[in-house]
Amino acid sequence: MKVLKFGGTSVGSVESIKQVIGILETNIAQGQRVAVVFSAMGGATNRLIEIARMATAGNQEYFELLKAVEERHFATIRGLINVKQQSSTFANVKGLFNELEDILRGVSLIRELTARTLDLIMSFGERLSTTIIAEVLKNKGVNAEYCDARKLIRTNATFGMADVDFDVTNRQILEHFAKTSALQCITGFIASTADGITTTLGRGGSDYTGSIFGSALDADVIEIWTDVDGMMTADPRKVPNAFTIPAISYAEAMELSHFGAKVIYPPSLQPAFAKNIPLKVLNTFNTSFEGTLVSRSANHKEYAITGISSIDDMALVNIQGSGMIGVAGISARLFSTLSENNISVILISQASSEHSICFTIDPRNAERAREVLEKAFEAEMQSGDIDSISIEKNVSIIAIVGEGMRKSSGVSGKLFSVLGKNGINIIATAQGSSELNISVVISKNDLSKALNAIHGVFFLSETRSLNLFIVGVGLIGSTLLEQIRSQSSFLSDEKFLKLNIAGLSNTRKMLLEPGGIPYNRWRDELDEQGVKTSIPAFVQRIIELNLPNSVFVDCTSDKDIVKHYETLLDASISVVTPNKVANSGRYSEYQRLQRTALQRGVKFLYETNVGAGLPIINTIQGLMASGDKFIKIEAILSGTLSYIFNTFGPHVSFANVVREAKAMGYTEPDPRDDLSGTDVARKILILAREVGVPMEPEEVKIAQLLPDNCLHAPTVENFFAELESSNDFFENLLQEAQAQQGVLRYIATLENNQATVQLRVVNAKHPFYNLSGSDNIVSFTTERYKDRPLVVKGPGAGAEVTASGVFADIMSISSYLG
Ligand SMILES: NC(=O)c1ccc[n+]([C@@H]2O[C@H](COP(=O)([O-])OP(=O)(O)OC[C@H]3O[C@@H](n4cnc5c(N)ncnc54)[C@H](O)[C@@H]3O)[C@@H](O)[C@H]2O)c1
Ligand SMILES: N[C@@H](CCO)C(=O)O
Ligand code: NA
Repeated sequence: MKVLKFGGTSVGSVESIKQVIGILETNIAQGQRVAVVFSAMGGATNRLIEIARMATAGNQEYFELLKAVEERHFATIRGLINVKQQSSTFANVKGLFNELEDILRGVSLIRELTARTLDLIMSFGERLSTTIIAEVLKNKGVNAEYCDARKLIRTNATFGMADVDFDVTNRQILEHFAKTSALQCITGFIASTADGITTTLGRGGSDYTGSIFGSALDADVIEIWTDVDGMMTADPRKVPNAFTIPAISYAEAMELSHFGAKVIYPPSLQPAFAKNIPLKVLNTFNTSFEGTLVSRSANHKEYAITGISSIDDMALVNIQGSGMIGVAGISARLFSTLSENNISVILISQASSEHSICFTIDPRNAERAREVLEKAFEAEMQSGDIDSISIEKNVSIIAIVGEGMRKSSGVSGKLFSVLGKNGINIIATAQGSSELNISVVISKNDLSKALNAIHGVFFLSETRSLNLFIVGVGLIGSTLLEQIRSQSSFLSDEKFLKLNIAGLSNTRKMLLEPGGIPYNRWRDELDEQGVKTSIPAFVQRIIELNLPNSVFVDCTSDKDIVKHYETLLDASISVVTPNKVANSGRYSEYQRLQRTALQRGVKFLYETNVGAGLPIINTIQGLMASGDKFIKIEAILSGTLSYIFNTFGPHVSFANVVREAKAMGYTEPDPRDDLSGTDVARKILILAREVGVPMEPEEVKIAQLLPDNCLHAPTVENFFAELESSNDFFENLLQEAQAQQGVLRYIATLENNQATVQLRVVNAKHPFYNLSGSDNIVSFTTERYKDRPLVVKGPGAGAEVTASGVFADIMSISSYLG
């Protein structure tokens, strides 16, 4: 025996009822004995309640609405039963509507709607849908029978949510089924008292009906047919990556359902659970899908948790005071006061200091809760033992649920850490000793971000997203986008990571697209859909979007953009940048950014500030963290100047070599920054700060390489003209070097807290002699690397190596986020 239950959407239209009939016919064809429970047509119960309320209020328009409900049912009959055989069904259904009309007329006359009458009115929903479907089945030659559950399910007289008397009910069901072999079409949701008064089983009660029949009949399985693909790991409307849970235990299903996963009505699991009858949640509109199996064992071993659920709107009440410490009975009084006032408490948390107790309730009860508590604790509040009762609205609860938590450590650590890394403040938390559920209370504003971030870390085989906001799509920015594009399938296949381009901006236009700007048409998309660039507005929007795992990537050399880093970091958004401006301004600014990132638990990464993709900053940070001390840094830090001195010779003009360096993508957006030594000075300054010297920019001593006329050229064009006219000057430098059998090297040094940058001639014995192309070289002398320095050498400028350094920083944020 199998008991099937079809929900409101499944019986909500002619088309969906055809699906239902198909499912039933398949079962019958397989020789399966089945009983089937139906809900009212989707939306009908709410409509009936509305009509009843209107009638009670004397609003005669209820009649129109009633006629519309009637017409909907008639249309269903016309759509499903052929004309010749419709009349008896019409007669039955019309009879039910006449009865309902009489009741409503009575209600509108006496202007009173009792819970008992409302139950009777609501019962028509299931009686109507079930009558029609039973007739449709008979019409198709199925030996089917309408079964009014009011004759079989016995309850007490708690209208609206009656308690089932299982002894009587089970007996009546068994007796009934012994008498008949016809397919029983059972009305869900409704029952009756010993006196035959109609009752209902509470919202979602049709599931309960299914479970009651299934357990009475010792069914092999109870199938709950609904309009979604089973129970999902999270609400798919909030978490697009949610997926169906193939198997779940009764206890887990219960926990998830309590917390808003509306797929199964929690009490309905109880009878099935008691008899260990498996329950299957299936989709009427996707019959081939496996759905979710609810049984005693959750053989869903892949993940540490089974699902995540949430309640969007909660109010958090906090009651605190020093007089509460060690005083027995405060919480007893607190919760009995709430219970006497019918205020249901969802989550409770008390710190072991006993200084405060907080709990969450429905926000609609918040003010009433305050009133009754202030009254109950009036004396304590007057004496100062309790200081205050505060209520915080706009909070949400998220619960992670799973039997797997019992066996694995680190689940709560993972939960708290992902929330922390996304800058989500946990206001309160609770874990039951069953270890089946860990709940956190957070601000409602963070709900979607939190759900997605939590889902991402716990369900690892699913693709996680890093949301990138990239400003500046010049050489480095566009190369980065290309590298991301060409690596995207590897990242999603092997690392389950999607780098989502959630925002882009150039100097003209900006575009925010939380769903992701396509990699291969970002240029067109930015051009066509972008709006006029405003960096403050861009930053503001990023913060408002509040997406999980957000990273701001600045690929400009702009001075104004860096002013927003602190705001971004403060909003728990990581920053990655090759732009050196932020780190080479005032020391206090550099320090503030470092501190903010640390406080907010996000990353501020700028490996490409020095030596492009070469691991220079990371090397220093590693040595510093492990306690090494820096004695001296000597370095060639300009890819541009390195290229120039490696290429300049008797047969090429100096200006042309600079032009080549620019064309190769080595120079700064303004090449004067390279030639004037500014770029190198910024880099040695940054290195000084990284090794712990609080240096200011003006303290770096720069020995000028350029003659004055070049140095003071007002425009880039003008600059090249001056370089042309100064060719002899550079020729002379070269000849002097050659006379000493050396080469020209622009060397930065940091020693004894002093930074200098100067042009030097080095001979073949010097480690900096053999360089080619845009090579940088950095030699670190430290306490541990004293006799022979640690040397990092390689191309230190250019689009590919710089973009890949930025990319590596982005990837390290992704691993940090887990
Ligand atoms: N080229 C290299 O080898 C290299 C190496 C390391 C670091 N960097 C750094 O990378 C950054 C970018 O260098 P690049 O070579 O790509 O320069 P680029 O001139 O090609 O690109 C910079 C882009 O930023 C845009 N931009 C400037 N201000 C902007 C604003 N306010 N809003 C939006 N867009 C803006 C510009 O229009 C330009 O397209 C610089 O800070 C540079 O110092 C470059
Ligand atoms: N313009 C810089 C780019 C790398 O920071 C250089 O030439 O070294
Ligand atoms: Na680097």
